[in-house]
Amino acid sequence: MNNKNEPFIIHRYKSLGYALKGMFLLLKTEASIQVQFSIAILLTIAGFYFEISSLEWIIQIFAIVLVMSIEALNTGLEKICDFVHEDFEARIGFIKDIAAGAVAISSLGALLITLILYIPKFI
Ligand SMILES: Nc1ncnc2c1ncn2[C@@H]1O[C@H](COP(=O)(O)OP(=O)(O)OP(=O)(O)O)[C@@H](O)[C@H]1O
Repeated sequence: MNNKNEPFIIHRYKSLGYALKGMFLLLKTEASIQVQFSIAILLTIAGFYFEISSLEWIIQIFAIVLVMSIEALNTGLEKICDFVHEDFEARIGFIKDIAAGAVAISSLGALLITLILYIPKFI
């Protein structure tokens, strides 16, 4: 638990620790993040193999980070939904569906970016 009276730098240091722990928890417990992380590794290998440019690296990294960040927020929202209302409730279903929709939008964008980046390498 953060103590609001502790020095700023200690407070920031602890917050960074919690955030790193969150990243580790996502990778350890969430199947969707594990799949996305595996795809990120494959894309990184592809990036080195095809010697993509600095701009292409930036775009690829941005796409990966966007999808995984939104997936992490979606996971957090799902956990809150399950915590506040475990039973079937249409409004919880709606919240979960639109949060999943955000993941779908970013994933579709990332797929298009991947196709635009790599299709020209094969033709
Ligand atoms: N409590 C609920 N009430 C109504 N509908 C729900 C509820 N929980 C889940 N749903 C419906 O089921 C869908 C899947 O929910 P769930 O929490 O299993 O998400 P998921 O993405 O499949 O989970 P995970 O990421 O753990 O695989 C939701 O998008 C929603 O349509």
